[in-house]
Amino acid sequence: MGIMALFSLPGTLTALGAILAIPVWRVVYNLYFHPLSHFPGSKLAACSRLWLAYRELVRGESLSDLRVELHRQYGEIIRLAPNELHFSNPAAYNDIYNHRNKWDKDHLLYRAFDLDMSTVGFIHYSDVKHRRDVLAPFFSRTSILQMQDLIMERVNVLCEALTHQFAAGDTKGKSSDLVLGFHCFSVDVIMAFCYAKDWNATRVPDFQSDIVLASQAVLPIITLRKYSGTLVKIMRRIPMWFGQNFGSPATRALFSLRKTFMDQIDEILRNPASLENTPHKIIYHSLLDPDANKGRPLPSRLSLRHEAAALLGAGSDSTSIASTTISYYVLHNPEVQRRLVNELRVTWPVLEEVPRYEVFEKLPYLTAVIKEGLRISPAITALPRVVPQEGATIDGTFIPGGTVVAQSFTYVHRSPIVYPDPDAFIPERWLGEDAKTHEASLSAFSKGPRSCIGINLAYCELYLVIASVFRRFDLTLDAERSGDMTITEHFVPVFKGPHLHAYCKPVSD
Ligand code: HEM
Repeated sequence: MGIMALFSLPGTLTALGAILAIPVWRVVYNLYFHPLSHFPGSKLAACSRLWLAYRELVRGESLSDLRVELHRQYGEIIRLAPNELHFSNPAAYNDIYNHRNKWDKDHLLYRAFDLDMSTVGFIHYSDVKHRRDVLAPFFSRTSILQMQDLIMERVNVLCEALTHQFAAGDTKGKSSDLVLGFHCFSVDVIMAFCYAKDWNATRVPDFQSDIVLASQAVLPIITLRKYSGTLVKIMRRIPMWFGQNFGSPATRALFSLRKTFMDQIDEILRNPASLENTPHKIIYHSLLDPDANKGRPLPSRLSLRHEAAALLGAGSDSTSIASTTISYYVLHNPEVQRRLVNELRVTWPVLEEVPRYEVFEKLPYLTAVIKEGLRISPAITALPRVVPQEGATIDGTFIPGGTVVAQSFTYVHRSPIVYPDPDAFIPERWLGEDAKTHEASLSAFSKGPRSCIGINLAYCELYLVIASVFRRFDLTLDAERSGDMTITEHFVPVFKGPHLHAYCKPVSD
């Protein structure tokens, strides 16, 4: 007897109708009855998030390019998904990201990291406020100034590696992959600064560090997980032994990193006195300090693991992208490079006598180069926030409560109204009369209560590494091995073409 004989035709049709009715009603509701139904945008985008998933995952489009295309087609406020709006007028930025708005992060994006109990992953301001307060002294300017030698040691290792790589070539020298070099450097800094671990990614030949390659390889999976909470849950259940033994090289690297974090956390939880043996304060001194936690329960083992992974992720990709971008534009603008090197040589005349960070940060041209680099850097994705129940006015338009809203800082940084000639790399704009206004609009670290907690560390790294690389080496672009700065977006920007390569010839004086 065939299986169909078990079912009557009317019964089957009724069942099918019932199954289809819910999604069909959902689409009709989204198109005609949803509070956002009058906002412009693609009708398919309004129907379901599946359309966005199709564009990103199947067609492989970068969300940042797609947003630009949709704004061109539909105007300054677009409906990007049934419940999500995106804004292109730079005036909208301060309406969304400011200190008054304690708005939730959108869980559909942030769940993709599976780090729900970390500073990056907490959805509600009330949860993150406490964690940020606990970590604030650790990332304060005072703490960074005290720890700058530790960062400088990692700069020195990077410079040694660049020297060796150059020496490995023929008369012209061998060029170095600066994308990987800066990424290895920033991983080494976070591992040392936050966990007192000598990770030595920078010492791996040609910067082929497994953890750096893995963290770049894993980014498309974040994009995939944005669209499937189930996938996040399934991946969470992969046992450590399985990932470490049977995964791809990238998976294995990420699982061993997780094990490194877990082993350290377990050791500290088992024996809190072991914290007295670290060479300097690490994040667990703050996270497990009852006074800093002001009587609230201390973070759980899982929360500590989430925080460890979140800080490494947040603190390494971003800084290396900024360092790469700055170097790219300096190498493509010989006059900028000349002015920068001249300023560095005057302040740092004897190579062995390296100035302190406090000296570098006062250098006007170096500062202008770094600020201009942060301005022109490709952005982390448009950071989605949820409008509170009472609704809000953004860019002069009332937005109903519960709507997910976002704007990429690129729309501020590349606006000709805010920064004239925005696509050109012009450090001089930070030295003129408009410097203060430019400063107020600089949003690379985001604004408001969820802005970057690592800003002091980031600036210290950028000043030390850019000053050192451009002072200690005569840098020239390896045009044959380098691409341009086009990116695809996987939460953070990922450079699409060949990596930036430069010949780093050591200078003798
Ligand atoms: C040039 C370097 C950096 C840039 C451009 C940058 C940028 C940003 C941006 C735009 C955000 C907001 C993200 C969001 O809303 O989801 C953010 C958040 C964050 N950043 Fe950074 N960052 C940099 C370096 C660092 C460093 C070195 C650390 C230290 C570990 C760090 C730790 C964090 C953390 C923990 C958050 C989450 C804050 C929260 O959600 O409350 N960042 N960063």
